[in-house]
Amino acid sequence: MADKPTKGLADVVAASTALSDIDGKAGRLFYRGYDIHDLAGRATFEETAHLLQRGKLPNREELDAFGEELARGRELGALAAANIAEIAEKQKPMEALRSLVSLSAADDADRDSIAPDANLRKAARLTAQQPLLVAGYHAARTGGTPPEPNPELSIAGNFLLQVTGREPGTREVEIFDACLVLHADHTMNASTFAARVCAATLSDMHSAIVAAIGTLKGPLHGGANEQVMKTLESLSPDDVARSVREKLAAHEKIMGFGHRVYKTEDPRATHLRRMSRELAEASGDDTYYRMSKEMEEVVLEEKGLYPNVDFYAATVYHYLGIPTDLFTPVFSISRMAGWTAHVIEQHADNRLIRPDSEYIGERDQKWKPIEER
Ligand SMILES: CC(=O)SCCNC(=O)CCNC(=O)[C@H](O)C(C)(C)COP(=O)(O)OP(=O)(O)OC[C@H]1O[C@@H](n2cnc3c(N)ncnc32)[C@H](O)[C@@H]1OP(=O)(O)O
Ligand SMILES: O=C([O-])CC(=O)C(=O)O
Repeated sequence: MADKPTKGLADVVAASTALSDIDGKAGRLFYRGYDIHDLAGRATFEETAHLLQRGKLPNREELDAFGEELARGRELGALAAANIAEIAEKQKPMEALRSLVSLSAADDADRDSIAPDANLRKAARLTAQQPLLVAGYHAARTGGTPPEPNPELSIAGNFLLQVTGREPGTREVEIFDACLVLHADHTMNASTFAARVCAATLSDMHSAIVAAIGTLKGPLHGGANEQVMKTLESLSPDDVARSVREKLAAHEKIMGFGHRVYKTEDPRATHLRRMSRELAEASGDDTYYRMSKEMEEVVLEEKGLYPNVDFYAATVYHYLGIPTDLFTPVFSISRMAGWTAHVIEQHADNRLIRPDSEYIGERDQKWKPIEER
C-alpha cells in the first residue's frame, strides 16, 4: 500500500538541478551560483539565457555569436504566421501563446530531435521567437502588424517597441530587461515541473514548453500578475486597507502574495518594488504604486504574507505601457530561458517521472450488466 501523499508535493525534492537555487528562509535566489541581486540590473536577459541554457556567463565573443543566433531565430514560423490572425480573434493571450508555440514546432528544423545540439538550437530559437509571437498576436487582434524588430535593440527593447508601437527609452529597456532576468528561472515551480515531466518521457522541447505555458497560465502561478492589476483597478485608491481587510476576512486570496518556498521577502520583489516606484514617479501618477504599498502593509499585518514576484511586476508592466492581459505572456517570455534549460538538463540525465498515488476510491465493487445498474 502506498504512503500518504504530501499535498501539493510541498517540500518534496522532485529533481536535481544545477540551474537555480533558493534559500526560502533567507529570501535568496541564485542562477548557477550567481546571486540574483548581482545579476538584476547588470546581466542582460541574453546573458542570463546563455548562462542558463549554455552553462556559463558568455564572454564578448560568445555573446555576439549567441546574439546572432537569437536574431536568426526571430521569425514566427510559416504555420504560426498563417494562423495568427484567426488565433488572435478566437483565443485569449495565454491560450494563443500555447497554440502558437505548438504550431511553430512545425517549422523548426530540429522539431523531433532531443539530441543535445538540437536542444541548444531550439532553446535559442524559442527564446527569440516567443516575444515575436506575443507581439504578432497583439498586433493581429488590434488589426495591424507590429513594427519590424530593430537589430540594434535587445529582446527587451524590441518587445517594448513591438507592443507599444514606439521606440522605448533607455531606462525603460533597462528596467524591462531586469524584469526578464528576474523571472528567468525558479527551481521546481509548477510550470518548470510540468516541462520536466513532459521531457522525461523523451518527448521533444516544444511539447514540454507547451505543457509549461499551460501550467504558467493559472492564477496560482504566472497568471497572478494579471490578477494583481485587476485587483488594483477594482479598488478605490482611498479605500485600499478596508477593502483588503474585508477580502481577507472573507477568506479571499489576495493575488501576488504568499509563496510555497519563501518565508520572507522574495528577493525579486525587492527589485520590482523599486522599479515600480521609479516608473510611477516618472509617470507623474503614482496612484497604483501607493495602493500597492498599502496592500503590502495590510497583507503583512493581517496574514504575515509577503509579496511574491507577480505583485510589483504588475505595476512595472503597467507603467511600461504593456496591456494587462499580456502580463502573463511576458512572464512566459522570461521563463522560456529557464524552461528550455530544464528540458536540456532533464534530457541529459533522464529517468521517467512517474510518482505513486494513494488510492482513496471504492474497493470490491461487484460487476453488474448495464440493464441492472
Ligand atoms: C510566480 C508565482 O507562481 S508566485 C505565486 C503566484 N500566485 C499568487 O500570487 C496567488 C496567491 N497566492 C497563493 O495562492 C499561495 O500563496 C501560493 C499558491 C503562492 C502558495 O500556495 P501554498 O504554498 O499551497 O499555500 P496555501 O495556499 O496552502 O496557503 C497557506 C495559508 O496561507 C493563506 N494564503 C496563502 N496565500 C494567500 C494569499 N495570497 N492571500 C490570502 N491568504 C493566503 C491560505 O489561505 C492558507 O491559509 P489557511 O492555512 O488558513 O487555510
Ligand atoms: O517557485 C514558485 O513556486 C513560483 C515562482 O515564484 C516562480 O515560478 O517564479
